[in-house]
Amino acid sequence: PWRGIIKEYYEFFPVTEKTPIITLLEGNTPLVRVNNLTKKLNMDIELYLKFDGANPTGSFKDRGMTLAISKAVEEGSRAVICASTGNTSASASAYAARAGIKAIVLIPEGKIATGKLVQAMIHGAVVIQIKGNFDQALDIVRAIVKEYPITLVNSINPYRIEGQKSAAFEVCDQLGYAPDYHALPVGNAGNISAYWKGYKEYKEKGRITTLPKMLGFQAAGAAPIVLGRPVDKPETIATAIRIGNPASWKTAVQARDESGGKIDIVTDEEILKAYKMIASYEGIFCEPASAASVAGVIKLYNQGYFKKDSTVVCTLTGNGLKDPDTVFKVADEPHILPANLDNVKAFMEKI
Ligand SMILES: Cc1ncc(COP(=O)(O)O)c(/C=C/C(=O)C(=O)O)c1O
Repeated sequence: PWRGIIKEYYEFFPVTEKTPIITLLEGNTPLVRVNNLTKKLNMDIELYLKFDGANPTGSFKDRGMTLAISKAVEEGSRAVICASTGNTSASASAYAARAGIKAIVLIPEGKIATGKLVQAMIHGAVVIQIKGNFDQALDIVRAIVKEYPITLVNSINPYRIEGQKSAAFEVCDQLGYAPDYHALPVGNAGNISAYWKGYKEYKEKGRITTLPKMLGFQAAGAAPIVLGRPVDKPETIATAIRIGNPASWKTAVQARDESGGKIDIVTDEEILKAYKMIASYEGIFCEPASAASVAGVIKLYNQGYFKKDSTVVCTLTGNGLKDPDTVFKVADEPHILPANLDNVKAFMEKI
């Protein structure tokens, strides 16, 4: 049975027998072949979805958190802290609870999906809502860890990137080879950096013989890397990537350039369209930010970017259940009918 990513990819991680393994058996998430969406859109590529919303706390953050929290405990830490748009704080809260240490999370007031907020609350974290955005919260957390003996677990913490590499390993193990392209949303830019590191390490070890081109996608209203400058007031319905000054900017640009890939933008409209199609055509419910990967691939496909029959993997970074409110903005309302057979039959006739 699956033992969690540290045990499964032990040789790739900075751990020793002295490292306690704090795990919720994260990883081993589905890599699902897209059938209907590519047919409906006449896309002649082999498209796969890496559904990382199937992780224990519902996002890819668990991959980095298992290692960051394990290493924090090894170093004798009694408390961890992070700024978050929601998934990092949800994951840090769960893994800290698992480890029996304290979590303090700073999240942007009013701009966090409900599911993510309740996770931090129920796991017993100290939840602080900052009257500002993620970037301001991250600046505060960076200052705090300079003065207090608390471990920072944002993706500035190298162990987060190390753990997140595991997704690239899994994609290669599941496909049997590396894809031609790997697409994913870009917010604080840790994940695109981690995937590229993972693919390169897998190639170094001879597990794969080719490397994918990395394709990162930012929301049009929160696209500092694409614009080439920080965005002061980032805005997007995809609140997970509502970030104006990514902490891993440099390594994300390195991943783009070394791989010969791209970092591009997608509008909220393109994101929501993809968000609905992934759920209604393929049966996978991801959160809005995650759909930026598929929205970006559709955009590039329509620009003739992909060679015919290319293998393209899109990471769906978070579970749609995190952000139920957004569904009401995009899906048809349920029909309310009296509890009698004739009314329902009459209604069925009209479907
Ligand atoms: C669903 C989802 N999709 C994509 C991203 C972007 O990944 P990065 O580019 O590695 O930041 C995030 C990021 C969330 C946080 O940054 C946080 O939780 O603080 C996310 O939750």
